[in-house]
Formats: sequence, C-alpha cells, structure tokens
Amino acid sequence: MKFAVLVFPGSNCDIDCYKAVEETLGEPVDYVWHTATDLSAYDCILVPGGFSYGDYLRCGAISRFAPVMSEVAKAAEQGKYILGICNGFQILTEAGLLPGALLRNTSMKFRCHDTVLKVANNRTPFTTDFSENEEIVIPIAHGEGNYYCDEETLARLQENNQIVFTYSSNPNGSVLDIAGICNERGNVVGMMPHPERAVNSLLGSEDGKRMFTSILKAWRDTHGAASVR
Ligand SMILES: NC(=O)CC[C@H](N)C(=O)O
Repeated sequence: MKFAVLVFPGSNCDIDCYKAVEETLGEPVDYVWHTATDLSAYDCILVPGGFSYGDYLRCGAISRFAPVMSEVAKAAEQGKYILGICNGFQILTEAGLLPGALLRNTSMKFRCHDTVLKVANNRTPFTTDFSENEEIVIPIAHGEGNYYCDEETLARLQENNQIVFTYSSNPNGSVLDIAGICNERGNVVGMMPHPERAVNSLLGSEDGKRMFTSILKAWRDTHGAASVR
C-alpha cells in the first residue's frame, strides 16, 4: 500500500505523518509537493497539519487552490483513502470534500494539549481497529478547530453516521463536540486532533497508531491476500 504525504508551504506535521506511516506500518510513503498533478500511484493521501500559506485569509483557504487539490478530489471520487489532520481537515472543508467549516476557537486561544476522544464511528476505513465509543487520547494543537455547520448539514452528518470522533471535554466550541467527520462514503476523514503525534508511548499515547493500522487493513481487505507483504 502506497501513501502520499502532501506538503504545502507552511506544512509542519508532514514529517510526523511520514514517520508514523514508516514506523507504524513499514509501507512505502512519499512526500508530495503541492504543485503535483498526478497522485495515481497512491492508495492513501495524508493531508498534514501546519500553517499552509501562513493561514492567510483563513486556514486552508489558499491551499484549496493548489494544483494537487484537483488530484485529491479525483482520488476521493475513486474511493481512495484520504485523511486530513488539523490544517489538513481545514483544507478538505475549504475544498468542499467535507462539509462544514473550522472557525476560531471560542477561547480565541491556540490550544495545544492532549484530549480524550470518543470513537463515535468505528466503521470507517480509518477506525475499525477501535471499539465503538472507545475513549482514546490524542493531542490537539490549533487556533481554528471550532467545527461549525448549519443545522441541515448537522442532521445529515448524524443520520449518515458521519461523526467519527467527539471530544469528551470540548476544547474549542465545536458543535456537538465534533472532533472529526467523514464524507458520506466514508473514504475521506478530517479531524482536528493529531493521531500521527500519538504513535508511541514515549509521545504520551499510542492510540493514534490504530488509525494507521485500520487504513492498511481496509486496503488489504479490498485488495486481497496478495497485497500482504
Ligand atoms: N496544527 C495545525 O495544523 C494548526 C492548524 C491551523 N494553523 C490552526 O491553528 O488552526
């Protein structure tokens, strides 16, 4: 299974994502610059955190126009796995690949600490290695993580089971304590907490590891035993 880690000017969690794949899964992974126009070689695209384009205008508002983003949309349509973490989540909402928007934290402060998340949906390709309603520890680091959507969208998210993670203690004002969501098909997930920073007990938690092992398992399930290395 081949992973791409997108790199925008100002990404700063790209190396963490790369290492998480390399060390947790040992699968091939490449950095892919934001000007790339071909993602056909990749099975999973990670859109990492950071401050792409300096967060100018609004987090993710400029990145959504990067050349690589039309390839990300194509990959999403093809059913490939796409995970946007923090700034990556912001970019995916700005690009319209996930509904809603990320607003300033209600505290107006950058929040950087561990959070306890509840796994609200363990049936996405990214979450099957968790149990339903399991509580896991994953850190956050953001100034604009306050998930917002209108009531109609929220009702749809609930009906389709698209709320993937919720906070046990809401750090940013997100509607319904939402920490992560998926698209209707489940192959695109966006979340504010950073699973790639929770892949080793030395980092304080290894709960994030299971997002990576889940993705690999999902891919192997759909690509047959021949894909097991
Ligand atoms: N760690 C991140 O990806 C930060 C995201 C974004 N720059 C914010 O502050 O909200």
